[in-house]
Amino acid sequence: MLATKYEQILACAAVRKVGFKGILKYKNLQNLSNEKKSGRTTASSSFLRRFGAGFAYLSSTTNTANNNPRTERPEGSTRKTDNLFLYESGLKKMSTDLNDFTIIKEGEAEILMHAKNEVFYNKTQVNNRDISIAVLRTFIANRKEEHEARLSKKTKAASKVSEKDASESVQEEVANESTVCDEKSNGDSEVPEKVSQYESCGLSEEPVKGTEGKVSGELKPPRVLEALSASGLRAIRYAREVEGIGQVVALDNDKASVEACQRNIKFNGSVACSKVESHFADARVYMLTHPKEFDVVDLDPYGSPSVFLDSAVQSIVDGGMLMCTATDMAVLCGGNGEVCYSKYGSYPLRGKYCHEMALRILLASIESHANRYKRYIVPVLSVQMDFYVRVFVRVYSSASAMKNTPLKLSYVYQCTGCDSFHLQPIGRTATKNNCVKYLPGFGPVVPQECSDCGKKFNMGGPIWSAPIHDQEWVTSILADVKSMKDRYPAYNRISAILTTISEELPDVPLFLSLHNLCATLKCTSPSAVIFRSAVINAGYRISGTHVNPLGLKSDAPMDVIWDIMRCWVKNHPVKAQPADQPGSVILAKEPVLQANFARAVASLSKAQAKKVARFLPNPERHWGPKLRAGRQITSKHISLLGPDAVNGVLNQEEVEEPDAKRQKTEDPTAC
Ligand SMILES: C[S@@+](CC[C@H](N)C(=O)[O-])C[C@H]1O[C@@H](n2cnc3c(N)ncnc32)[C@H](O)[C@@H]1O
Ligand SMILES: [Zn+2]
Repeated sequence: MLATKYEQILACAAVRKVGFKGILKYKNLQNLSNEKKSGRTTASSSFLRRFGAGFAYLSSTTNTANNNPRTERPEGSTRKTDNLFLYESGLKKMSTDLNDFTIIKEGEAEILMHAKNEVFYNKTQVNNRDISIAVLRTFIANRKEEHEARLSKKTKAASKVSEKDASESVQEEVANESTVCDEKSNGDSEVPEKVSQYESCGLSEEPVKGTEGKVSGELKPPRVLEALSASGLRAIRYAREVEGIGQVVALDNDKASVEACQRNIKFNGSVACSKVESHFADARVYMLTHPKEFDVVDLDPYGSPSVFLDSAVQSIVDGGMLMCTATDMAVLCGGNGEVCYSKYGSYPLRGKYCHEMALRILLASIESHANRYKRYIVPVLSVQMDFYVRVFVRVYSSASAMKNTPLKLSYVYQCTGCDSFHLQPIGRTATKNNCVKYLPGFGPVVPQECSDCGKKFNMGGPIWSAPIHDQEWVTSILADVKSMKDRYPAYNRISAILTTISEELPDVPLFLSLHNLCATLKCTSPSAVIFRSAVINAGYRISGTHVNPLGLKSDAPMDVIWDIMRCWVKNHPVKAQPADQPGSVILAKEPVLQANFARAVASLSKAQAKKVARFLPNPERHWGPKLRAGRQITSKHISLLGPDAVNGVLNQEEVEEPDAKRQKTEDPTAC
């Protein structure tokens, strides 16, 4: 009777929730149940094998008082039910009814998800996890190369020392490091940044002096901190999928999440068990109390990461990497400028480029936190996708290189009438007698009224105006992704994004929207190819941007852009508009430049020419933010998510309980 009932539950759950693979797993559980009934609770059962001996298994054979298989067994209760109970020593009661679990597979990891969504999981973040794995792989490879280069440099230096008088050499080195006007120590931009990064890099390694003055050092596998881990899916994927990775520490300040994470670690077998450890902790406290201990720190919070940045930048080793997500796009994109200022120290603007500005605000904020500890960042990849931004930056210590920070930040003047925007750098340098001086930027870079349309400017920022990607990194990440397609569940999406990023102009912050330019002039739009050709023929560079299929990055100044548009309108006249309209003011001026719209060879990017996918639609409906674990969907979410999305969720039998806060701040339509 019980067996039949249990089988019914298993069959029902398996078909409804987990598909064929899941059925196999449930079958294992069923075997365990049968074993138990027959008195065989041996560790040979696959379930126990997976969960290990830390779990005690409690099951019942009869229960008249409570035979509802979905009823949770109250903690400490000894009443027997038809349910399967799992306990783990040292933890509170863990899962209860197996029927409440779904097995979710992503990459190499499989996690048990409770139907009540006690723990956060959003499958749309597969892109985020995949791209992070790709960056981690490149990080490990580059870190090894850097280590080897450093070793060989040290070896060369050591042999030099043995040739020269040692004391003389030491004096030279000291002099080099302390000369105020020395270009290198002042971080002059002429000096390749990589050199200074490389020299200050102290990746977790143990330099050991060999017996003959040779320097050798063992590079330890990188330690990763997943500071906000929820189910542990990401940490487990890192451990199982990234070759050469060391220990992964997964933290959460939510008990249910830590329990789920520990259960999932065991569920994922020996590699996960040996590499991933899960702790119940406030990530901020943990990071503060583990200074410079992690090669990689991953922040993936609900909404804003701002409260974690200060401690995160302190817990990374020199040359280590911070990976950081922000999903509060409405804040970062100008929906609540003052909130953005309070969280990130920057004012956002509501231009078409707002998603790129969001990336640059986040980078500026991380830099400012790093600077407090004589540290600075070097972005290797910055991505806006789906409903969030994610940045990957390396963190270095150097009081002298830190002086360059004002050169990497700018305010943005955005015209309120037309689409003109101008960057105002915060700092500049002046060189005299080989001596670099750091000075405040010249300003203002714009007059009170826009020289194109006569309207006033809004001022936003400061934003990170230096490159947001390292194109060498992007190339190797993309190559690596392409070389192991099958290992990335979101291969199509992430390879498309990386391809587009690889073609972005690296030194041009923000972008124009051709549609907006035409909307200002109320004219028909030239095709992107024609417009790009005119810019190229005028002697400037132009590229797309990964954040917007219609966005165009160019180093052409705004007056050149408007001259091109004036020439376009001469051949494609517009209806007369009131004279005070920004478009009318712009068109009232004669162009200085005669635009040439003949098709330029480089008017299509390489990927466009080869018809390589650069932007892909979402794979399914409701591909967006997910609500905080443990919250019920109510009618108020309809206004936040839209009726379709809510119905989509409510129609699913396993209700994914949402987080209103996450929704509120993540409205991707905010700009
Ligand atoms: C968006 S979820 C993380 C998702 C996860 N990284 C993934 O890829 O599936 C954010 C998690 O951060 C946890 N959290 C929030 N504040 C925290 C804090 N101060 N310390 C540790 N964990 C925290 C929450 O409990 C939640 O589980
Ligand atoms: Zn203007």
